[in-house]
Amino acid sequence: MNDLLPLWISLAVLLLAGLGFVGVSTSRRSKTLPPAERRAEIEDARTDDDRTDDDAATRPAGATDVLDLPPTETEVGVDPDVAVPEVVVDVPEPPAGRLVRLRERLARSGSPLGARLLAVLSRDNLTEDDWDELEETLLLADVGAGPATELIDKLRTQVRVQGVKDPASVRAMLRSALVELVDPTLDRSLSTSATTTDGVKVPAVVLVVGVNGTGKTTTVGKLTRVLVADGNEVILGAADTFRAAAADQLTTWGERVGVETVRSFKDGADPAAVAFDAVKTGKERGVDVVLVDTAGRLQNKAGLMDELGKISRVITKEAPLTEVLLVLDATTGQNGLNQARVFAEVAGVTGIVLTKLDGTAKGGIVVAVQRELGVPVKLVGLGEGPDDLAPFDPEEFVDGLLQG
Ligand SMILES: Nc1nc2c(ncn2[C@@H]2O[C@H](COP(=O)(O)OP(=O)(O)OP(=O)(O)O)[C@@H](O)[C@H]2O)c(=O)[nH]1
Repeated sequence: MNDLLPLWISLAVLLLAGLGFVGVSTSRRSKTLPPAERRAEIEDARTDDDRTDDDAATRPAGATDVLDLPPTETEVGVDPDVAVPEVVVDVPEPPAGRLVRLRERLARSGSPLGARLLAVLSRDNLTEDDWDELEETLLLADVGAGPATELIDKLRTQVRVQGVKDPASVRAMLRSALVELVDPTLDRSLSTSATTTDGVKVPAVVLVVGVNGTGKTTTVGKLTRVLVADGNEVILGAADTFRAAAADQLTTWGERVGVETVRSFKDGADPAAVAFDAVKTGKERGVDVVLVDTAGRLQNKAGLMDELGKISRVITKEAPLTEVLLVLDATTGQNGLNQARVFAEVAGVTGIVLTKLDGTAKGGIVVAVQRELGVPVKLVGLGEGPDDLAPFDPEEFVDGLLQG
């Protein structure tokens, strides 16, 4: 019997370890959303009497199909007797302080603008050639002609008047001039609540627009995480009905943080109808924010007017459109600016999301786009990771540019 004692002890240890493992996986499970329950909830919303009666009058043609679920077998695509895997809900990173990642990302994408400016400014007795070099550096970094001249004039005056020499003072002078250029006085907050003209609380509605491939769907996904991390309840509207995979992509982003997506399962469905239903559902659920993704558009003014105009009109039947975010790809530089101008004219843009800032050393586009449109950069994309979207802060941004 004594010979068997070590064996009994080992078995007891294994048993206890097994119980511990079950405990961990149960606590993970308590943070999950079973898809079947979610589906039942959406079905409830769909069969709600309130929807079918009221909507017919106000809803645009085609909208009745939007919340129609596909037949269960095509949605789940597995034997109904087989357990459906549960979706584990992520806890997104807190948004504050994410911009510090910019330093590391800029370092990877080549010599950053700030470092090049510092190198010239630190020379003894700056000559005309040095000032020309500074200006050229700013132009190459997409700062734009007007802001570049403004910055050079300011630095020239300060160097002449103050005779700044030591590296720390040169750095401080450049930092404060760049911060001023990026403009810390602009309101960069995102509205997360709204009220109707009668004072009734409704969700804040954020419409996300831009040309193809700038990162709209990814941005909506990342922004969902930012809003969830800040404690908001969110619903997504997949109004990009042009690219079939966009709604699936968005649904996956939402599921990862327990957020529902209102979408159509019909090819080429009316995007305005999807947007309308997303806002209506958001209102019914009492969420804080409805985020609406749209299809990428070329800068064709007439087409833009029609589609985006229709989307905005139907949204405002349900709730005020609180924010129109224009997604711009930072790597497209001045070309991006031409697109931006057209969007700003037709879509009433209230904020810019500058994506792929990790892929360029030309941080100057932040300044150019704000100047050109008179609209603040509110968020920046810093990579392909789920939490690589940061609220924009001028001081942190300039510190990123000026990394040594
Ligand atoms: N490096 C980097 N890649 C990004 C960033 N934001 C988006 N992307 C990538 O850009 C590509 C296009 O993103 P999407 O979100 O599909 O673009 P979209 O604008 O919705 O595209 P359309 O619907 O076709 O107009 C994807 O590969 C994204 O991972 C970013 O901040 N940094």
